[in-house]
Amino acid sequence: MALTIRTLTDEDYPEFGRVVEEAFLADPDDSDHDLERPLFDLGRVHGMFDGAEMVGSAAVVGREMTVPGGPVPVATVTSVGVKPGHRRRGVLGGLMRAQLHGLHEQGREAFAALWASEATIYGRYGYGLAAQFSDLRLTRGAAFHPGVDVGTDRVREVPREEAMPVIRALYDRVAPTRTGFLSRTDAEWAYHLADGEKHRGGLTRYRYALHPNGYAVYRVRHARGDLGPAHELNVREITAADDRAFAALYRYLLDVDLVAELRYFTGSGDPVLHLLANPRLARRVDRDSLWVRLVDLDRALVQRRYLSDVDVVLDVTDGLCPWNADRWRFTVKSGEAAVRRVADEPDVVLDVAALGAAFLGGTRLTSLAAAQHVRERTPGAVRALSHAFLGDVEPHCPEVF
Ligand SMILES: CC(=O)SCCNC(=O)CCNC(=O)[C@H](O)C(C)(C)COP(=O)(O)OP(=O)(O)OC[C@H]1O[C@@H](n2cnc3c(N)ncnc32)[C@H](O)[C@@H]1OP(=O)(O)O
Repeated sequence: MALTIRTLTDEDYPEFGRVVEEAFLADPDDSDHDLERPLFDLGRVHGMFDGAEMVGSAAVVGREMTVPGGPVPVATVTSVGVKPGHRRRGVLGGLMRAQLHGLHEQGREAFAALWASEATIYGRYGYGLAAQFSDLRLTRGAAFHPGVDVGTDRVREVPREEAMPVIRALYDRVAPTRTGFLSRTDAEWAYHLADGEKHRGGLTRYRYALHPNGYAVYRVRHARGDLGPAHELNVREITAADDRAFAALYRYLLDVDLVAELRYFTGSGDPVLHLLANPRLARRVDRDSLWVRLVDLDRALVQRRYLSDVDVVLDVTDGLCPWNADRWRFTVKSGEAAVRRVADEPDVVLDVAALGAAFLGGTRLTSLAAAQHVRERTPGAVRALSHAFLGDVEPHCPEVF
């Protein structure tokens, strides 16, 4: 039976759910229907069908992501899955092609971003590794360096109903200034901070710690050691509008009684390392977080700001989106980029995935050149380009979508 592909309708939702469950080896469970259903516009979800049976899916959810310079529309890609028994015969390849071509035709979001379940999947579709997260563990009581000012404002814990309006207002204030942060609708907040028993994984309910200029949300995993309680304080999110609030919130969390260790899936560039008197007390394991794909490179590259002036010709390859595969003159003046097709000799040869990797300002093009993803034709061109792309902060997306 030939495979066919189409975007879904509301009636397809239950089957879409089943495809995703089967793909992720989860048992059937629609208890989160009310949390998950509002996240999707089915017209932006592709399904692959074998006859009448849906065997694969890939969804786009339109949001805003902060890039160097501010928030811009992004196609967040999620719920990608192919049923076991239908794999390795091109279903995902077909879905990725249809999704990217659809995004190009719609002309809304100029780039796409995703978290990959396995890091080997998306490079072939032009996604580049743009950000990393740290699985960070900090010892309770870890001291700060002597110059740290935590201010005099108290951190207090309040019930969820009281906390939510405050943390939403703080998040909305901070997110546009933090590369990698996403806009959040009511439905996205509800999903992100879902706190039913099945979401807790054996930990406590969320606790909400508020500071006038920031907040922290955490759970506790109970444990006992030789000396008594040795709980793990599991941070969901620390968001601070200024440096004192950031230090005060970390100080608060590091000093919670009965806790042995703080654990936080945070950005790989989390500045907490530099707050510590002994940075070795921060034990970290880094892994890929955001993968970024430029849908229309000329529209995407002008949406962010750059660190330094540059004028180079890029020879870009793109196996999936032929409209990107061309020579482009990329010019930055005073932070703003201009991009146009040219026939000139290239200074730098690279795949669209390398531009996606560098897009948020966290992955250096010089590193990609050292790893042979980028080739230099004009001496010095990669260094100049790499510098222009650098961001002020390491990109970090505080939620897996
Ligand atoms: C954003 C997100 O939602 S991430 C979640 C992704 N989904 C999952 O991990 C759920 C479990 N896995 C699956 O559902 C499937 O294995 C998928 C979606 C990853 C791949 O689907 P398939 O239809 O088997 O992929 P398809 O046949 O199109 O393979 C395309 C290529 O990718 C390769 N590939 C696919 N999956 C993987 C993988 N997990 N690891 C390594 N290579 C892979 C294939 O070998 C193939 O390579 P080739 O073109 O050189 O032959």
